[in-house]
Amino acid sequence: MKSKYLFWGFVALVALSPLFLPTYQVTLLNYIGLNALVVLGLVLLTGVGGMTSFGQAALVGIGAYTTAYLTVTEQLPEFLMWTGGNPWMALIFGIILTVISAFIVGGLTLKLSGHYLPLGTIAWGISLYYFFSTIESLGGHSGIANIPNITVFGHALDTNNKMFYLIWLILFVAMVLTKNLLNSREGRAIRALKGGQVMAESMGVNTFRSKMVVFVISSIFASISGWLYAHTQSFINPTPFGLQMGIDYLFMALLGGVGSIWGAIFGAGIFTMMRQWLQDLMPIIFGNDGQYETIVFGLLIVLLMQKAPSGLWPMLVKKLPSRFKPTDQHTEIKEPTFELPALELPAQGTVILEARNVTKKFGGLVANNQMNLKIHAGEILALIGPNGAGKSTMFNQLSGVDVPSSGEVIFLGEKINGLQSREIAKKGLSRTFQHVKILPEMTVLENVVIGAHLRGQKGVFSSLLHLDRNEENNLLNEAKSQLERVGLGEYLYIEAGSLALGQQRILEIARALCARPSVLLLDEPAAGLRFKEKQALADLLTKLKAEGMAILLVEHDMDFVMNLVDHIVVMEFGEKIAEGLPEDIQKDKAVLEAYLGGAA
Ligand SMILES: Nc1ncnc2c1ncn2[C@@H]1O[C@H](COP(=O)(O)OP(=O)(O)OP(=O)(O)O)[C@@H](O)[C@H]1O
Repeated sequence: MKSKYLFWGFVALVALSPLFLPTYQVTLLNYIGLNALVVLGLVLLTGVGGMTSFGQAALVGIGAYTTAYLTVTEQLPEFLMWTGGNPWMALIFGIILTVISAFIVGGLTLKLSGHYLPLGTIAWGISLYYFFSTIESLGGHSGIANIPNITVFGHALDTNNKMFYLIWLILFVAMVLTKNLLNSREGRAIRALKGGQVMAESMGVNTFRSKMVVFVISSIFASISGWLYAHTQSFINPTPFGLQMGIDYLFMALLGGVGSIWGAIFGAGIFTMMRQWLQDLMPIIFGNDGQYETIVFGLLIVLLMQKAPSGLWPMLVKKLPSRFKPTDQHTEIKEPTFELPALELPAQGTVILEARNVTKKFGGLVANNQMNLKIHAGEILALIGPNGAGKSTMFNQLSGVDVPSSGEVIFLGEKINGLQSREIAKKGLSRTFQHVKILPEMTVLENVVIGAHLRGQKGVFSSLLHLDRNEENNLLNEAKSQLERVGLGEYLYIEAGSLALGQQRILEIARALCARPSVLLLDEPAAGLRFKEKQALADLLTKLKAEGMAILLVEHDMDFVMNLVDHIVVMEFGEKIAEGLPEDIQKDKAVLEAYLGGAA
């Protein structure tokens, strides 16, 4: 079944439910919708972006308190008069305030990694909670009452049934926007965050910006949920915006399946209903002494998470009869409509990349010592040497993944050491990695199109509103043709993680080629390939060289190297010990001794 039919079927079911459900269940659905909106933000932030946040409840609080303050306070300060006590104006102001807060909080916390990021979110979650409780004009612990109804075209949404439609309408719009974002250039950059930042940055993604985008969007969702909550309840106090609720939102996301949009709705639904049922049921069984519902609830959550560690939604989808499963998970690729921008390749023979006396020290260990090498357009240069010689370190210095301790890296006459790897990628350098860096749960095509990131321009707004169709189609076309070129054309829609390791290396080459680079850095491209695959790879590299690309490769397979490359640099203990044509290197005494152990 087409996913849009599933979506519209669900919309219709939700739209009709107030007609046959009692009011208290509609109220429950309102809370599910409010929670789902926050959890949808967590799907983006945690499930897709890989950033765990315990602080979302505080952002809900910003939306709720802003509207409560602006719509209840009789004498607003001069600079807020324009809001006129109108809930819609308060929504706009709440979003502005949320975006500003997200930039400040995000700027301080998103650079943290590991355990420090969740700890950071706990810190600001607690700070904002105490802020709400201590500010007098926000009502302190007693909160703010008499929050007016929202009016739509002069019609007051003064019942739970009326608020229901606004809550779910906003949730559905947020779902569509989220889906659009995830299937876009910006969305892939966000999804790439989870696979580590080195790869994404090397493909030209500004990972801090991507983190900020996802943080701001998830904050806006939370803030709008707060706005809706305040007008649904007509009363607020700090309790629902504390750390406990921040943890609950995370539970909802994990319970439903933090990686999917539907998981957010499902998790919020199950969590909210389960808690309500237990609150009704437990006192009947155990009486009113003790909070047994909390204990049973905790146990149930732990149990469910053990049974379905990736969430209940993915488990449910697996069990669904096939006619209910979405059949159109992949965007159809149409004929390209325009040529994507590409850098022009420098003339054959031009020195594109040069290392001048590059030294890299790790504490007392000198991994690269006074290294010099040059790579010309239309040339394949191999960097060889025994294990631990410093080849990968050299790669990292050349591509901006690391910064040399001294010396210079020159790209087309310009010094580039110290530049971020995404800046170097912009100049026309693309690379693969010794330990493959792919996103195993994304399709082969989605992985490869990340390589074309810099050749697209459409930003967040175009992505959210799906105004990027043309460019997106052209980017996918580019990825598809590069995959066909490297011989992976039949695997476009399978999960990249299910490819053999050798094929994953080839996928990385296709990804690097999507950037249309002038220099290609390949770290052990032939490792894990069978004889025929190696031959195909050698043919491809020879063709790229003939087109004028400069290729630098690190490789241990000497047959592959000697029959393919134009020039070889040999390293041992971080130093260059020889340089020359393959036939000369094969006879070089120092090389035979050091690299081939003198046996050849
Ligand atoms: N980040 C790091 N911190 C400390 N030492 C490092 C780091 N990266 C590399 N080294 C050390 O630098 C030396 C060179 O390592 P490098 O990985 O560059 O060698 P290589 O020639 O690529 O080896 P291989 O062929 O086995 O991949 C090694 O002794 C390695 O342990």
